[in-house]
Amino acid sequence: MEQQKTLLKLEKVRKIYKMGEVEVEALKPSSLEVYEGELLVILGPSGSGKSTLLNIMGGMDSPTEGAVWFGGEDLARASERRLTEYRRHQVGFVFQFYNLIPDLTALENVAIAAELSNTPLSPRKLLEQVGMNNKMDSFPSQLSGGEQQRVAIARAAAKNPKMLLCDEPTGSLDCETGRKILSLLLDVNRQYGTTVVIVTHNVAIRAMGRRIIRMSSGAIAEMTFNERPEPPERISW
Ligand SMILES: Nc1ncnc2c1ncn2[C@@H]1O[C@H](COP(=O)(O)OP(=O)(O)OP(=O)(O)O)[C@@H](O)[C@H]1O
Repeated sequence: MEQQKTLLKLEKVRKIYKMGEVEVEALKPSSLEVYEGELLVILGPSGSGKSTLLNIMGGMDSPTEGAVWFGGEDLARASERRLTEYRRHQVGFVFQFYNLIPDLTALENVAIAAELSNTPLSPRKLLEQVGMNNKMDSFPSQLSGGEQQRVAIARAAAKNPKMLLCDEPTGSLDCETGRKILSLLLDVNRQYGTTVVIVTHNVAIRAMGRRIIRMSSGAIAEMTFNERPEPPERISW
């Protein structure tokens, strides 16, 4: 196997949420390396800690214990301001419910993200790539769920981030539309060398990952390698 460069290294990362007197250990001490340009699938049932792990990777949340190395920097000890900068420049987010700005057109939604970046990709070109050339001037309410998710992927990719973090990106979509979305994520991964992390409870999606992590009760229960990942078009659920 070729030598892979580490993009992000999580060391014994643990997360405890406190709700009054009650403590919830959302993530037990977990260690994980994420490599440059890989496509990683994180699988697990509801409540297993997937989103907690993803949020820590994306600098949206800080761990209670442990270190998150990005280059020579420990994000677990970074200031809020530095984390904002990290999210802005290094990470693109794709969520289950798209989170587009309702008052902006598809093109404007993508352009606003591109403006935050020092090395943006062309919003128009990206929207063409995701098959939205005819709907650039539509508002989110005029688009189907699958179309909104296409725009959301173009928006996340527009910053030209090192990493795309996708939380249940096909969660609200039917199988056929979901496959197309997965296919677009794979395109971004291949074309721009962007690391893509897909969090899902949908076990069918494991077939497209080269590396699959299974989470259970707040811990990484298993890591598997897939020598021959399936193209998303062949996945069904
Ligand atoms: N902000 C929070 N405050 C308190 N508890 C939380 C918080 N966020 C998550 N938890 C708890 O931590 C555990 C892990 O949640 P997490 O959202 O990471 O799981 P998940 O695998 O992503 O689940 P789902 O697929 O349902 O989103 C759950 O028991 C959850 O209730």
